[in-house]
Amino acid sequence: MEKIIEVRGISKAYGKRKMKEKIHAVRDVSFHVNRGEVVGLLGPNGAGKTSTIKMLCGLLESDAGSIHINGLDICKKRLKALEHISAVLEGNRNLYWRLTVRENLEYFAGNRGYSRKQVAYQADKLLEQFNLKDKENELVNGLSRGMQQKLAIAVALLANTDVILLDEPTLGLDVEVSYELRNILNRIVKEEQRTIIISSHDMPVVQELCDRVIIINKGEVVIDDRVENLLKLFETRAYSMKLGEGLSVDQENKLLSKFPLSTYTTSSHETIVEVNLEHSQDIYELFDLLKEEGTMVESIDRITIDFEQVFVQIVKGGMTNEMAASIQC
Ligand SMILES: Nc1ncnc2c1ncn2[C@@H]1O[C@H](COP(=O)(O)OP(=O)(O)OP(=O)(O)O)[C@@H](O)[C@H]1O
Repeated sequence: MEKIIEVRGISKAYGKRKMKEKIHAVRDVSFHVNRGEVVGLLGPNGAGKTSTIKMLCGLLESDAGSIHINGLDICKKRLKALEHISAVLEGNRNLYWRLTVRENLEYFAGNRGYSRKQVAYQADKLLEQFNLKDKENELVNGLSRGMQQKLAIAVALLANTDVILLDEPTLGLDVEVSYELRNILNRIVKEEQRTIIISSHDMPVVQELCDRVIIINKGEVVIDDRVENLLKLFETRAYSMKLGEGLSVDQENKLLSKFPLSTYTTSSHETIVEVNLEHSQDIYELFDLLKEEGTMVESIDRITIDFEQVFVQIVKGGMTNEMAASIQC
């Protein structure tokens, strides 16, 4: 597979005003993106995603390491390398706010050197794809945030670069527009084989669109794996058990300290324990813990897990690529 982006050991530290120590936002991060892949760049707040994205699109210089885009070193051949990447960053700075929707599309299509007929064709196609036809003559200035975001992504697609970088594409959008945008992107991903890097906290977007995710925590890559592998991995280790009776306080404490990713809920009619085990065989330890006081397990089911739960478990549970690989073996 052709590596269109190759990031090797990049780091970034920021100086803190009046303080000697630095904030190490990104530490020795390496990853690659293959042509045609849709990769999610995820992490909790302050993990180092924005810094990484800014380094990828040349807005920030790394302190160490290298970034190659389409084989071109972003430090040595900056302008040539950046021709291969277009980015939609927060604030949609890639749009002309005093032009209409159609004028923006036609302007950027014109910049690509298309003929007048092709410009009109491209604009029509994108207006249709992004459901913007009825807004074509409105100024960008007056559009809702959702409409502006759709147009910004349409303009980025128009540039036809090898890689498109979408930073939080659904941030601040209402549920309906976010859903619509997710569907539009999904269609484009399926039909056009684009290489896209998406940074997002919107887990349904990640689960639906991304082939692979790179999770960054405290400036370091903790997981780099296919979405389907991670879902499978966590699904085989997540169980819901219905117990015959409530646990004693002592047993409950033992359960929560031994299996920190579990939840225990009890009511007058049922007691449920949900666990996510580090290794599938840990289930025997759980049975022993319950057996100690003669607690009956009435039923046990595997939990269907979504990517949001996977993400929380990885970040909170401190899982790394090595741990994931050892479980998968
Ligand atoms: N210009 C800056 N000066 C000083 N510290 C910074 C600067 N930019 C980022 N940081 C710090 O670097 C760390 C990583 O920040 P970054 O914005 O890259 O993370 P992030 O994963 O994008 O977070 P979020 O999801 O909240 O946007 C944080 O501790 C942040 O406070």
